[in-house]
Amino acid sequence: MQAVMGGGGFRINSPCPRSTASSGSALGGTPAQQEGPRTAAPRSSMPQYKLTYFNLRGRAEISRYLFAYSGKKYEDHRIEAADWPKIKPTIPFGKLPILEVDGVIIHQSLAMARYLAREAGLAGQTPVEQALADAIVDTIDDFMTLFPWAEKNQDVRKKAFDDILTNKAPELLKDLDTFLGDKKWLVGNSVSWADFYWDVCSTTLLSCKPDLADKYPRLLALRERVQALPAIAAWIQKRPKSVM
Ligand SMILES: N[C@@H](CCC(=O)N[C@@H](CS)C(=O)NCC(=O)O)C(=O)O
Repeated sequence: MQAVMGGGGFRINSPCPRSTASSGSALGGTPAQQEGPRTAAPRSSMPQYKLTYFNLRGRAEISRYLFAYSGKKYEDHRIEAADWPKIKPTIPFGKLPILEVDGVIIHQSLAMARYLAREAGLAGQTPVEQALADAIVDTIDDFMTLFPWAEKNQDVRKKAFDDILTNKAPELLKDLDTFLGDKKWLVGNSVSWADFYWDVCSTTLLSCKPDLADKYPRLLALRERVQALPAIAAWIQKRPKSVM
């Protein structure tokens, strides 16, 4: 696999990105049966999508939620950690996830997800809602970035995780709960990618500290609403099991 720069950005110079032959599985999303996509591209113009990440939920899961919700087919390409050193030099900017759209490579998980959210009508219904959804996603992401995910020393890692979950998480949760208030969704009157991001990230946080959000039933209920969307429920049911 080799990346080359073209007029439309980086492309992976590899066997056809439309091919599904890879170590990953070709997973098509399930069309949402409820609160379905608000903008649907005609089938004939549907781009070919390939999402590459490790075999984790991690930073790719928000995009997988958006694919599931929109019902768009994509290749969910999961690489083995052992293969990463040889793949890394072929990836523009050397990090995963990346999303290929008809061979054009988009890097940065939130840029990818924002693009998919726009396509699915989940980026916010007005420019102000879009800014608010972005702001919530960035706020949650700022918090997730505090954790030393790559720390190899388990004692150091555990100490840092405990400290963040005990001392820093309450402030975030309080602020998110205030922002949500008694609304059904975080932004506007309909589900957005901000709700998805809360669900994705809080799933990881709760696996580290199950009682983390016990004081915030409204935030927990929001998770339940996201997970009850039929396409998301179906994805959660069928996705590969992983710790993070
Ligand atoms: N801000 C970037 C962070 C990308 C990132 O740090 N990816 C990690 C995995 S979550 C990675 O590729 N690590 C391997 C490496 O840096 O060699 C994003 O959101 O995509």
